[in-house]
Amino acid sequence: MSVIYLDNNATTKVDPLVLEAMLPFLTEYYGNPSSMHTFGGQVGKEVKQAREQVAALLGAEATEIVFTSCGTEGNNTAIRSALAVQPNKNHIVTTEVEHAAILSQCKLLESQGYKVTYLSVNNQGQLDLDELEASLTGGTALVSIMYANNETGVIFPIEQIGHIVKEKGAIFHVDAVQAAGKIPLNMKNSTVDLLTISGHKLHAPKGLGALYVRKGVRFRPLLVGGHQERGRRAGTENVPGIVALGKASELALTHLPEVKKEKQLRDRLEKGLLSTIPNSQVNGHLTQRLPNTTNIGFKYIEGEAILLSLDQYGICASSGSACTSGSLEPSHVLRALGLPYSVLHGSIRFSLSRYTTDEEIDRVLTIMPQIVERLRALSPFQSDEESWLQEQEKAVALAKN
Ligand SMILES: Cc1ncc(COP(=O)(O)O)c(C=O)c1O
Ligand code: FES
Repeated sequence: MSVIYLDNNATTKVDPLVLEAMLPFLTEYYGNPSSMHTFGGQVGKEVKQAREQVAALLGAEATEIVFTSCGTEGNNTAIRSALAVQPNKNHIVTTEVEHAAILSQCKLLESQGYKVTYLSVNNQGQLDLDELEASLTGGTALVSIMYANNETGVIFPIEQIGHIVKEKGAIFHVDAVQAAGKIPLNMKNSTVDLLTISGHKLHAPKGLGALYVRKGVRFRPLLVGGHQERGRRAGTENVPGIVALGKASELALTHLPEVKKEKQLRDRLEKGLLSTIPNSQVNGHLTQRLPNTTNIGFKYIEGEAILLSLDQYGICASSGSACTSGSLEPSHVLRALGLPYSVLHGSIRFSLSRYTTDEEIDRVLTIMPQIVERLRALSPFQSDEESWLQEQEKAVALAKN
């Protein structure tokens, strides 16, 4: 059975050109880029080129790029660095809808005495900039806000936010893991100080990332040791990975104009599902959104049941809920939007890529209404919100005991 992969916000297929670019560095060119000899030096040149390719994607300078092992490392480094260079400040501002790579670090910092403000979002997943402004104090070391949300695709107005942050003199970090390659980014004349990207969301392999560090912004490395990355990230460089990230960034830039096609497919999928499936709704703002993502709530059924049914047809999507990990709590992002429980539990994210085809969308449009109809027929509640809720609450209470 062929797979229809609509889970590209989770991870992406490696572009064959990326694989081709990295392979020689896993075989014959195994030198250490820091070595004095020509054999190592030629590898160093490729690392330099990759740095320029990543910089081009971000509209940055090559010297502002630090290679990391993943988006999580970039995010952790940014937060820890901003605190380390401002030891007299102990406040962080972030949002309720960040990725765990930010939220878990913030929770840890709270347990170590730091103060964290988690900004709320409205029912379309948008921030209130007045709330942001009111949260900032002279003691705010860092504001860390994602460019675009991984679950809903909602995009935050980063430059507007940045102007507010800069007025208060805090460091501004942006998790752009989901934005890079999907919308244009330009760090030149930007208010962003630090920005994270991750390779595996960009058609490069997993376990690669980069942190943009604006020239002049004070920085403290997370990993200390050798002098690699000009002292900003110790550890012998993952040369094949860095070359892959460089190539993937170059390709992402050339494919950016084609994102329009992905958006058309996404819109067709969304409109088709909403028009054929009653009691369904899009979660998150309709236009301030990544072109490849749609998160749809199908009321009165379980997201996991939909995913399992889709899986039988080889269709990969995801739900934000953590049911599979033994918790019945639905996604923290959708909860932050204040959606009713009947929507929260039946929400599915479809995320497309440049490899998504018209035929694949047609197939999902044929299959999804059948799945939802079948599951709803099995559900004793169908459109009875009250009893459905009671049943859910019982299940949650049972799971907690
Ligand atoms: C918004 C966001 N930030 C950070 C990450 C973490 O990136 P990585 O998997 O490379 O550590 C992800 C990946 O799911 C993400 O979606
Ligand atoms: S989606 Fe599984 S309990 Fe709600």
